[in-house]
Amino acid sequence: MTSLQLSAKEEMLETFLDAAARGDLSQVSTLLSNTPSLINQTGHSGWTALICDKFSVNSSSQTAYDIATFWGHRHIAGLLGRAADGCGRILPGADLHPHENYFSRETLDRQSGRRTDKVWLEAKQSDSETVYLLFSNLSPMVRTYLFNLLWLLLQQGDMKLCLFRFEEVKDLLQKPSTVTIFLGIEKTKSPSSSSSSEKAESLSEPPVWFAINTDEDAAALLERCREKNCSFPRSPNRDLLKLSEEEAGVVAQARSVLAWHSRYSFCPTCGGATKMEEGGYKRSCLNSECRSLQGVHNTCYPRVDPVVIMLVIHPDGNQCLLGRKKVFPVRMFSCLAGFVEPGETLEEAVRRETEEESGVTVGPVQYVSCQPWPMPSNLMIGCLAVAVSTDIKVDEKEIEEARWFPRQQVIDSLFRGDRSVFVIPPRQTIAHQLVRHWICMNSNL
Ligand SMILES: NC(=O)C1=CN([C@@H]2O[C@H](COP(=O)(O)OP(=O)(O)OC[C@H]3O[C@@H](n4cnc5c(N)ncnc54)[C@H](OP(=O)(O)O)[C@@H]3O)[C@@H](O)[C@H]2O)C=CC1
Ligand SMILES: [Mg+2]
Ligand SMILES: [Mg+2]
Ligand SMILES: [Mg+2]
Ligand SMILES: [Zn+2]
Repeated sequence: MTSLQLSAKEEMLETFLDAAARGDLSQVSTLLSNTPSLINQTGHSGWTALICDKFSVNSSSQTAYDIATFWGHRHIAGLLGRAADGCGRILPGADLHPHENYFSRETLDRQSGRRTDKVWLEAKQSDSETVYLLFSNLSPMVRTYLFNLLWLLLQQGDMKLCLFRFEEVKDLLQKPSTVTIFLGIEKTKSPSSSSSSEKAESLSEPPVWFAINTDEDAAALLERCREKNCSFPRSPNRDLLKLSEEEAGVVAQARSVLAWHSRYSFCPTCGGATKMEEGGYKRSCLNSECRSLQGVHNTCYPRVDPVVIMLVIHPDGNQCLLGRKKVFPVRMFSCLAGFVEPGETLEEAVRRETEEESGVTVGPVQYVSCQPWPMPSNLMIGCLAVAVSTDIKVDEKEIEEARWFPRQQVIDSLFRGDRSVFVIPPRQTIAHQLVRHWICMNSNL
């Protein structure tokens, strides 16, 4: 193919993209009927004219559905969301492209059925392919790509987990104080995307992952690593947000389970000694008379603490309620949040916590998405809620200030960063994603 032919083709594609962008239906139809392949071709900007493949993504990893939702084209989002495979018929109105929050990606297949297979677990622990994550004081060993001086400026993806093999940690595994948990096995790639050598490799089982928490001296542990610039981050709330999405998902699982073991060494029912079982997913009391061994023994399993987090919208639809705690960085405001109490629905928890913290009364509540938050084992349940009263009276024990913010100020804080009236939490938090969800819901920009 000559360069002349290539540029003629490119020119036709750009003409086609331009016609689509201008909404020139007649030119789009003419060009398409002559050259149907134009429909999924990408121009210089990385965009196609019409995304006909529902799962194609642009350079920002957005599908056509995401883009339609962002720009408020509800009818188009509705059409794209209607699944050809019939899911839309079974769950009408269901969001078939749920938003994925940070800490939510399932990189490993948890293989819960394998947790009771002691022989398999033991064999995998000493397998040379097995991967170990090393935690000290519930913090994973990580490597950073930049010098320590820039630590605070690190962005998501600038930090990577240090991975170990059995030979490098086998002495730690022998120590009684070390807690070792089974995380799962690496998910296999889909057969269509693998090369023939990859297919041959996939015949053997993919690597199994474990995590260990040890009380060994942290400095001595760091010396075990062949890599440079390794450390155990000190502030999980801030530093664990610098991992990739894949690694954050693994850390969410590992850290919550390890935190549970470090806090539940003894039986909560009788105070007796317990033993770890099922690859770290159960602790059973060694006292055979203990009540915790009868009926539903929910003291034996790792905790998940539900927390509602809500973006409360003003009755005028154009302002939202955000609050700040004393410990927040300067000018930062976030969604209100609170632990769900026993015997309470999510909706009631949203109403109670909003009322307690801000004095605002809430009516309708709608679930949006959730986020595992491994500090130590919360499940953040993100909701939108509509206020029915607007006077603010903060609970000064928990909240320093709460305010109604107009939509435009919220948009500025999302897109203009430091130049805005206030700062919202980083995009790895569900608080940020709820705010963004509200702005995108009916932007009609
Ligand atoms: N990912 C995100 O975007 C966000 C995450 N969060 C997380 O959500 C969590 C809860 O939010 P927060 O506003 O503090 O909650 P609450 O409004 O319920 O208040 C926190 C208080 O509740 C008490 N408490 C602690 N643990 C529990 C528990 N397991 N069950 C019931 N009450 C408890 C403590 O009181 P006392 O100290 O008196 O015992 C604590 O000070 C925090 O851990 C925070 O990190 C919060 C906002 C955003
Ligand atoms: Mg709260
Ligand atoms: Mg509260
Ligand atoms: Mg509370
Ligand atoms: Zn007991």
